[in-house]
Amino acid sequence: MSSSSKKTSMRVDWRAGHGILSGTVNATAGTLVTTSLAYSAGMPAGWSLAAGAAGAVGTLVAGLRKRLTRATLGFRSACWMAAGTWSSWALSNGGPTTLPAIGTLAVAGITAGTMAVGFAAHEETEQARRTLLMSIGTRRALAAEWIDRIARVCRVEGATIPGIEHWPSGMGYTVEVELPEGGTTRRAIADRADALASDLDLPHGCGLQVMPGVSRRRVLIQVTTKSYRGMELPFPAEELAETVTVNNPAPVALLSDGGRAELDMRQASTIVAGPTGSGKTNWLHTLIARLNQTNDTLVWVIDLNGGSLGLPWLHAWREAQQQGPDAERSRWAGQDIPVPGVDWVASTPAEAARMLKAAVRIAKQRKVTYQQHMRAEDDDKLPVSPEVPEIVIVVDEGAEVAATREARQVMAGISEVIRIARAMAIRAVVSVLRVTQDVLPDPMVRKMASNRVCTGATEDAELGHMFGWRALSAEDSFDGPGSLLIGTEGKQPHKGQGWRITPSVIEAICAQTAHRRPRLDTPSLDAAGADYAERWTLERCGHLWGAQHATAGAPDAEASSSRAAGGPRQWKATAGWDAPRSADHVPTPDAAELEALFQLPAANRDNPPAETADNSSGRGGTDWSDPSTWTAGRERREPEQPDARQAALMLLLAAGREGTGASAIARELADDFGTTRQTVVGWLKAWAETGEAVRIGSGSKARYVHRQHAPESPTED
Ligand SMILES: Nc1ncnc2c1ncn2[C@@H]1O[C@H](COP(=O)(O)OP(=O)(O)OP(=O)(O)O)[C@@H](O)[C@H]1O
Repeated sequence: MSSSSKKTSMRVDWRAGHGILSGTVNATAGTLVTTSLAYSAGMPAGWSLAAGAAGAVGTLVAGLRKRLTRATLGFRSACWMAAGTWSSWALSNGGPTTLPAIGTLAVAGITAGTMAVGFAAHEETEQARRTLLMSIGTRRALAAEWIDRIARVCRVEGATIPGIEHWPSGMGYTVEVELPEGGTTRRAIADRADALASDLDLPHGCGLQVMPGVSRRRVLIQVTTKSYRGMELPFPAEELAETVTVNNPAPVALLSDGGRAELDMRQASTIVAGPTGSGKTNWLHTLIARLNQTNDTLVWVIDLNGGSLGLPWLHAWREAQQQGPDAERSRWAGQDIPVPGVDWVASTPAEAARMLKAAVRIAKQRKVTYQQHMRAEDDDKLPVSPEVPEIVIVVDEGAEVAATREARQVMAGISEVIRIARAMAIRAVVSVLRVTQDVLPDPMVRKMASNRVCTGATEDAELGHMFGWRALSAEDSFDGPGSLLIGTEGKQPHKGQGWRITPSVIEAICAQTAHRRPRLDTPSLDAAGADYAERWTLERCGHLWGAQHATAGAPDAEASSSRAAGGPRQWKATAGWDAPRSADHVPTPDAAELEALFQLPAANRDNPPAETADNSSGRGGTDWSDPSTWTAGRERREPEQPDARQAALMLLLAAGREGTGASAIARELADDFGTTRQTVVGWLKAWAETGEAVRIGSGSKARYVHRQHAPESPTED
């Protein structure tokens, strides 16, 4: 134990109160010791009587200040007087240590201790009664004030206040109003909400909301008297230790009354709106964190602003895969983080188009495959589980791309996904700068995206557009970044505050929840095909880390020159959006190339090594198109195996027109050469690139045929 901790443990708190027993023993012992000292010093007996009287007066004064009851005051003063009297008697009758003196003191002490129990109980009851009366009195006064205010401001006479409840958070209170008979409606109060707030003279950032009560004539007025302005509520990452399901609503903000706002991510899509800097992106991160807490949700991100929403969710996973001295510096080096926190990131229009088309294919496939399952479950929506996970596509519009053609294309694509995939466990979360008629105009989509979050608005009309009939003004709703309105379409929204999440917390969450991320179910995998399976290849995602393969579409001269000059990416100028190159023509990068990028020192990342013939030999032995094979413990590289490679080629030839796959070849070679599947995948890809072999089919159905047996024009769907 350190010396400082020793000091701490020996510290005595002299202000500590006494219980009844210790108090009685202390008082009795104190009287005995003081009297003994006075006796040995030859003090006169009158001194003790005076000391007792002084003690009684002191107790009386202190007790009165504490507003103790008369009974307690009387008892405590009597104890002091009794002690003084005994002491004085003992001093004049042979001292305090004679048998009669000690006997009398013991009897007096026991009597006082016994009586103290009764007095303490009486005091407690009396104090509770006083508090209750006081709060009833305060509430009664507050209720009277409100009846008067409603009559003056809303011109509603005869309203009554059945209840007032102060919020445990201390941020305000709720008044329950019963409207008088005669046809007065809630609107009579709700329409005057601004006027009521002004009458109350609430501080800026505070306001009041009028909510429906238990019946037509009951109204709840929620008054916020303190605001969260300037407060930063750290995201409660420790809660993510518990695994949850997307079938239950996710907590997404803290309400002023101390409760939590929840959104049902299973049943509805979500729109989040707010101007730049209002905290949208932060809120989206907290939502992704909550989705990572589940074991039955995959998050796909579309962010045309350089993928900045998705990137923080990839760092921990990527750094856990890296090797070499540069990687060693990462706190995630060598950790077992098998998958990233988001399952697919699209940061270019072409990639977004691929993702959205894959989502539509998955929805159609699921509709066919799981029909029986839905019948068996008697459910008109696909039941979600870790085996058949929900896909949540999060789209961050971002100020930079809001008005571009690409952004509109993405919005149109997302509308289609929302419409087609609604019952097939694919949901969207769309972030927009402001809600106007032209955002998601499709009424069906508006209905499906019924979860609404607003982090800021410049006009009251925007709130009306978001939440329908409104009772809150934009001015009263937001007080700084993180404050938000949350609710569902057409319902009164709640005022709340989002948690603040930081990049380091996001990375820690990725590491904590990576092992509970589900895999896409096989029918969905098949439907998504190579577009999904090859989403982490260099060509497709390398640019997220600064590689020059910036788009999967062909960038035009303007975009290229701007990148070459170090300027921002001009996605607006990206060619090929209308006709994104099909996956068939996207050459799959070899493992060594991607590995080289991941191992590149930060300074060199913008200039990855040029592809060489040697690079394309696939000697890295890792199938980078299949992230499930990216594990932290795969540092050991297999040496070149010319014999094994030759044997694999023979097996490919022997497979004839039927062809074969990496797993089958690896099984054959395992005993003689110890060759792994990943190594064979590398060889097959290299042969496919040189034309030695032809790849047929995609996803789990992909197989390779030697060129001698290849059909005239292979179909690579
Ligand atoms: N819940 C919060 N609590 C406290 N501060 C917050 C919160 N959310 C956001 N902020 C602050 O506001 C800043 C802007 O937040 P954020 O980037 O999420 O806004 P945005 O609306 O997404 O802006 P943009 O459209 O530019 O991306 C953050 O850097 C942070 O300082």
